[in-house]
Amino acid sequence: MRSALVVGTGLIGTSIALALTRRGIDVHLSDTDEGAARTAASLGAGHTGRPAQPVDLCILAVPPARIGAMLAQAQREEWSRVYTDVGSVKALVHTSAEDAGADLSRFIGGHPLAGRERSGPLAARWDLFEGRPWVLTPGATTSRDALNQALELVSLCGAVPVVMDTDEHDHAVALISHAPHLVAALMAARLEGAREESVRISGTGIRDLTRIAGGAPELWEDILAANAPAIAEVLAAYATDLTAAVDALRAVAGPDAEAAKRGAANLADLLRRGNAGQARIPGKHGTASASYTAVPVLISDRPGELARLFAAAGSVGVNIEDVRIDHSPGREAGLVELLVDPTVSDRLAADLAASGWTVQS
Ligand SMILES: NC(=O)c1ccc[n+]([C@@H]2O[C@H](COP(=O)([O-])OP(=O)(O)OC[C@H]3O[C@@H](n4cnc5c(N)ncnc54)[C@H](O)[C@@H]3O)[C@@H](O)[C@H]2O)c1
Ligand SMILES: O=C(O)C(=O)C[C@]1(C(=O)O)C=C[C@@H](O)C=C1
Repeated sequence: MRSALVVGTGLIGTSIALALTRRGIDVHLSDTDEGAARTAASLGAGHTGRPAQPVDLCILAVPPARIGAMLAQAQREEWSRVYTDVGSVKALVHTSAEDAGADLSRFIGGHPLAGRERSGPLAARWDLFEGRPWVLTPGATTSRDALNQALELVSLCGAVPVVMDTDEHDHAVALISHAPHLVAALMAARLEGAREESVRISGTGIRDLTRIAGGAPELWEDILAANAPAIAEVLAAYATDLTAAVDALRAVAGPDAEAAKRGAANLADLLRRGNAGQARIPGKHGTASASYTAVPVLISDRPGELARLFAAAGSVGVNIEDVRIDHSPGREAGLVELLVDPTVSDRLAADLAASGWTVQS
């Protein structure tokens, strides 16, 4: 691939454009919000405006409900040789593109499973997709050119391609992305009218659980509407467990000793199932997250501390597989958990402590 056009220069479009520009691709940027395209260009993501000649690949990074019609228009006006999209739902994109009269042989659906709870070009990061799954949904008529260009895009962004059909994709994301978003929103909604004294002492638990609830409501309304039946199915099963949890808690606190015992056993079972499910979530590069050990280090809230800590780990030859950071505004110290191979965690903890870092046990 030599040239690309990114339409929709928000979080995802600009992140893709930054990754492609770094790899030497000539990237054109287009957005109905000209300010968004100009901001993306000023970040080094490419240059604004549609190309005079068709590019090699056009990436449609606009909200899901707009993709089908936009693909048909883009093909009529010959913006590119082949096209892909990044929409969070796939069946709707394929059917709306077909309805709009698009040529599906020159299109392949795509969805990078990476993102943030912030929108717009200023939230973009060139390494957003590094090591993340990127689903491609070729159809019966998808051309070899479209598939190859999309595979090259995924590779240039450092992501891992996963081929699925549209329905399989939409059922999977209902479980691992869309229903979790609603659960986070519902839990965060409990805080809206809560007493300030309660919200003030929030720790990392509620932050971790509700981070994604900060996502743009307009985008998520679109996503939820486009995948509603599959999401409702996941949430109905969740509601059954939720009712069981409420019943168990009431029984535990009630006067009937036998019912309290059963309630406690039911709660234990729900918690055990939670552990089992959580352990199945892959870590970076698709490896099991449970295969890493966390080394917790206290750092002071000063610019450059994190870089100094990473350099310290690097200087003793330890590869950091992942990192979790407790950002508590206003605190003078933060807790950073370095996730590393279990065989090197004790050595890393000892080496860091010996060079003056506060490592928690
Ligand atoms: N946010 C995430 O975490 C995430 C992750 C993966 C995929 N996606 C998908 O990526 C796509 C973009 O999401 P985002 O988070 O980057 O949103 P965003 O709001 O940050 O950016 C969307 C951009 O599209 C522009 N736009 C809207 N309609 C347009 C049109 N008709 N022509 C040109 N530009 C138009 C908007 O002005 C905006 O700049 C969506 O389809 C979403 O489902 C999002
Ligand atoms: O990390 C986040 O903030 C996200 O919500 C990213 C996330 C996800 O659910 O994993 C959200 C929607 C996208 O379609 C893909 C990725």
